[in-house]
Amino acid sequence: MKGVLLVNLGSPDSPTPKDVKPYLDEFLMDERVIDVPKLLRNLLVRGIILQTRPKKSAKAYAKIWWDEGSPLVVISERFTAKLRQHTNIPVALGMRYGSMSIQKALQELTGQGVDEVLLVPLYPHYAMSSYETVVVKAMEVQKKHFPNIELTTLPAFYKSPDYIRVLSESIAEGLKDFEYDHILFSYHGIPERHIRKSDPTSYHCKIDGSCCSVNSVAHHTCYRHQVYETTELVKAHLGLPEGKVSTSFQSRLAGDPWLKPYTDYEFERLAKEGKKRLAVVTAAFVSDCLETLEEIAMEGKEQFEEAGGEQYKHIPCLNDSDAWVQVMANWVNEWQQNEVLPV
Ligand SMILES: C=CC1=C(C)c2cc3[nH]c(cc4nc(cc5[nH]c(cc1n2)c(C)c5CCC(=O)O)C(CCC(=O)O)=C4C)c(C)c3C=C
Ligand SMILES: [Fe+2]
Ligand SMILES: [Fe+2]
Repeated sequence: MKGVLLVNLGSPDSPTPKDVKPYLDEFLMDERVIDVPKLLRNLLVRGIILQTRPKKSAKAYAKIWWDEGSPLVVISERFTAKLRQHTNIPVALGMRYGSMSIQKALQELTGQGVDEVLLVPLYPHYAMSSYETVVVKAMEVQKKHFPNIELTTLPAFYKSPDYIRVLSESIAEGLKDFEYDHILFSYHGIPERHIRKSDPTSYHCKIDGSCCSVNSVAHHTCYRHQVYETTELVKAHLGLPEGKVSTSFQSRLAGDPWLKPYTDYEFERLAKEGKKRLAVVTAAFVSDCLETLEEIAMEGKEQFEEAGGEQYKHIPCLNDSDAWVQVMANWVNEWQQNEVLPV
């Protein structure tokens, strides 16, 4: 019997340093997130980052936490519940990090007789630190604990016409009462090194501004190409004016160079250029989370206004909107009935 495994990133159990620390430990000790040799990773994460970051992150989480829990988890649960109503096969939700593990979710599915699983990493774009780590972890868990199930993975859906349509419609809805001077598409950043590491040709991705628009097999795994493509497709779908739309990258950690331009610098630049009314789209995420609700909706607003901006609007992610659930349900039903992955 077929079933669906949705996987998102995961959150700590509560917004306290006690719960944030083990969550960050699991997250940052992932070799696809901090990709340095294990000994160095141990030193960097446990010896340096985890000494101060849990307290700082817990404070940020406390600002956005809901009565029911972490927004990312609650929204993912609502999405899962709605998807169940639109499909006639079992659907389970797991998280890459934290207590809602992939193993528990697969247990839930196999307990209902499932032996053919569609794995859906809840990320539109491919990055080794998001999509790839979910796939690798799910395969490890499958091999070790569920050797009799078959896993099929939904590809990154960053340019799927269905996805672009619902994303565009939700952006149009968000812009309805907002006269903007500029729309910034702010995506989660990654270290530039990860782009080169994920390039199967080993020479295509030069991060020089042009490689991402020259057709290449490297684009299957190039996060930078994929996010720019999402921006361009939404721009075309909505007929957004040239010159009023740009792309940037948020949430970097100190250390190596990350993808540029950096979102916080862009807030300042745009305000100084006289863009008074700014809308921000966070399309690297399908559900709102710490990085959208705190970093963009709260901190970003302050940064933009401090630099001279006047009106600021964060456009919510797709979350559990009916239109987005329907798109996912169509993909699932296509796979269930016709063995076709429409993405
Ligand atoms: C879009 C997908 C994501 C990519 C790619 C990604 C890369 C990446 N992230 C970190 C470090 C942190 N990210 C944190 C939070 C966080 N990251 C994503 C998504 C991607 N990360 C989400 C959805 C969230 C929010 C989770 C939530 O509970 O709401 C955090 C934790 C918070 C903090 O302390 O800032 C860290 C740390 C790295 C290093 C990285 C690529 C190398
Ligand atoms: Fe992140
Ligand atoms: Fe590229």
